[in-house]
Formats: sequence, C-alpha cells, structure tokens
Amino acid sequence: MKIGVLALQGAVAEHARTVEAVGAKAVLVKRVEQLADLDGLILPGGESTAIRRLIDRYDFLEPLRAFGESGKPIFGTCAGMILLAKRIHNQESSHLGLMDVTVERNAFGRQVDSFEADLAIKDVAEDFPAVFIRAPYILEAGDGVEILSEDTGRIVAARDRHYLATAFHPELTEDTRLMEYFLKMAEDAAGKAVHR
Ligand SMILES: NC(=O)CC[C@H](N)C(=O)O
Repeated sequence: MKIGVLALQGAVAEHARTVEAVGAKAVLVKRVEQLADLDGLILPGGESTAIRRLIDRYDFLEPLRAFGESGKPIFGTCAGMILLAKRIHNQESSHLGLMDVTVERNAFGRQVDSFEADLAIKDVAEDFPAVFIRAPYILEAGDGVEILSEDTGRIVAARDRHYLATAFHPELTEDTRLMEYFLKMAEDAAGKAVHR
C-alpha cells in the first residue's frame, strides 16, 4: 500500500516514519501528479492557514477534493483536521470541505497550549498517548459521523466514511495503532484487504 503525506508544511517526516513502521510505503507528496497512484493520504499537523496558502500556490485544492471524492481515504491530524472539515467555527469558508464536521481552531485556549492525555479511541486503543498542540476540536458532527474519542466532553477523533480526523498528533509517539487503523481503511478502500 502507498500512503502519501502532503509535504507542504508541518509534521511530514514523523508521519512518513509511522507509515513505514506499519509496513506501507510512504510518499512525500509535493506535486499534484503524485496523488495518482496513492491508496490513502495524510494531511499533517502544522498551521492550517500556511498549508492552505501552499495548497493554493501549487494548485492542490481541486485535486485534493477529487482525491477524497473518488473514495480514497484521507487522514487529517490537527491542522489536517481543519483542512478536511466542512465548517470552521467563526469562519465564513472552509478549505477542502470534505468531512461533515464543524471544527473550532485553537479550541483548548491559551493556558493549555499543549498537553498529553491517554485516550480511549473506539476500535483503536483504550489508552492511546495523545499529544495536543494548539489543537482544534470538533464542535459538531453530522449524523453519519462516528465519534471515536472524546476528551473532557470534546470530540477529538472521528470518522466520516473514508475520512478520519484527530485533533491530536499520533505521529509524535511510537504508538502505531491509529496508523494501523488508517492503513486498514486504505486496504478496505482498495479492495485489497488482507488478514492482519
Ligand atoms: N498542531 C497543529 O496542527 C495546530 C493547528 C493550528 N493551530 C491551526 O489552526 O492550524
């Protein structure tokens, strides 16, 4: 399986390492043509406004939408979750607008810029070490969205069809269980599901 990591800005190398750790091939995506032969794509954390500027500069917006709309899985972490969302709280427009959620940016407030929490994530882990950095969270999720994890009442991981999003950074720990979950989504989508 080939999993791309959008390599415009943000935590790119860490995701690529985790992709390789679960036995898939990581592709650092810097040009639109590279999307063609991927089985899934990761939108990393970083700064969503900066990533968006680069998406526009390199004409990635429509190709990324088309990638998602073709049924290929996309995993957005932190800023990547903001890029995936259909709605952004207090903002008129969204970015890719693919996942049926409303997100709020920097939602944990300045006092708690960064923190770690052990999270129960449905179908993934009882105790996932989650690192939050100026993290957003999901304020509202559409009916078809499966809530995978909440931290103190806030939705911090969710899945909408073939879109997966976390408010935290799974790539900053050695724990590969969430990446295994995403790889399984990509395998299922590719119709190549193998017993693992
Ligand atoms: N760690 C992150 O990805 C932070 C996200 C950032 N606060 C944003 O709004 O894009």
